Amino acid sequence: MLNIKSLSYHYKPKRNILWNINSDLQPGNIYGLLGLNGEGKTTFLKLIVGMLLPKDGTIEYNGHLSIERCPEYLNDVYFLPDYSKLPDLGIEQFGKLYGAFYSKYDHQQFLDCIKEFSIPTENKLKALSLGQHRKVHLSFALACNSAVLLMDEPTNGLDIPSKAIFRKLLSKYINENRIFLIATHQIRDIDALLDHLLIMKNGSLVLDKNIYQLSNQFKISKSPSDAENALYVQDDLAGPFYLVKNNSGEEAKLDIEFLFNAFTNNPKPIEL
Ligand SMILES: Nc1ncnc2c1ncn2[C@@H]1O[C@H](COP(=O)(O)OP(=O)(O)OP(=O)(O)O)[C@@H](O)[C@H]1O
Repeated sequence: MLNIKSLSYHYKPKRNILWNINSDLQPGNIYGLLGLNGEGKTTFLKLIVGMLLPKDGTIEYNGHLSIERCPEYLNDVYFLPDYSKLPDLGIEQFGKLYGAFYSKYDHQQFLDCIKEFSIPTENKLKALSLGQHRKVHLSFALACNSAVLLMDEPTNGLDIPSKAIFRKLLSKYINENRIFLIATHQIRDIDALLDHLLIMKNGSLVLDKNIYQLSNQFKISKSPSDAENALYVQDDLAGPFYLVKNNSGEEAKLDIEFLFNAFTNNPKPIEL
């Protein structure tokens, strides 16, 4: 379990970016991390991987704290940033050289991912387009087999078919020992795969909940009879949509973009 306790961070004193964040991320789950621009998602991921150190609170995985920056922790947590700038090497050479830093790196898995993305492995990295570069980086990130894989806008630069391949690879390589945490604005690229939703607002988590629980708790309705009890109303071209309590006892189909709007736009906090 990745355990985050009372985590706070600021770049400049008196301007908190993250404030008293608490969360326990469980293996076997794909987490979606959502928030408006500048809410602190990248900062949060950098804190988890240990590139930034908490001003307050702790981040712990498997008995090790992020601030220790010990080999065991760094081997278990891989961070894919929102841009990919890989060294000027051949693809195979890159995998072998950098994979050596990760004890669970699987070179064949790296090559399999590259093949899925239809990139010839004999290529040099500098000869690749932006999107192809990203695919190599994604393949490497997955093949490191770190217990915690943090991805910042992983689908940046991917074309539409490649996004489907990325989804296929995520579902292939998630397992009961791994946590995938994905910060994205492109929620439609991954929404079907998410097990758990984290939504950030004003430096805090306003939602930290399993999707299954959410779909038992809430539903989205178009029925005017639900207007009165709506927790949130969103007007769009097809008319108003209401977020209401789900009392049906059945799982509702939720739209994550709608939920995001409900938890970030609503003047009143939505009770969970
Ligand atoms: N190195 C830095 N020095 C000072 N302030 C920073 C630094 N990096 C980020 N910030 C500020 O911290 C806040 C959070 O930034 P961060 O990049 O974590 O947000 P984000 O949620 O990832 O944003 P986006 O969705 O736009 O990528 C922003 O107000 C940003 O201006």
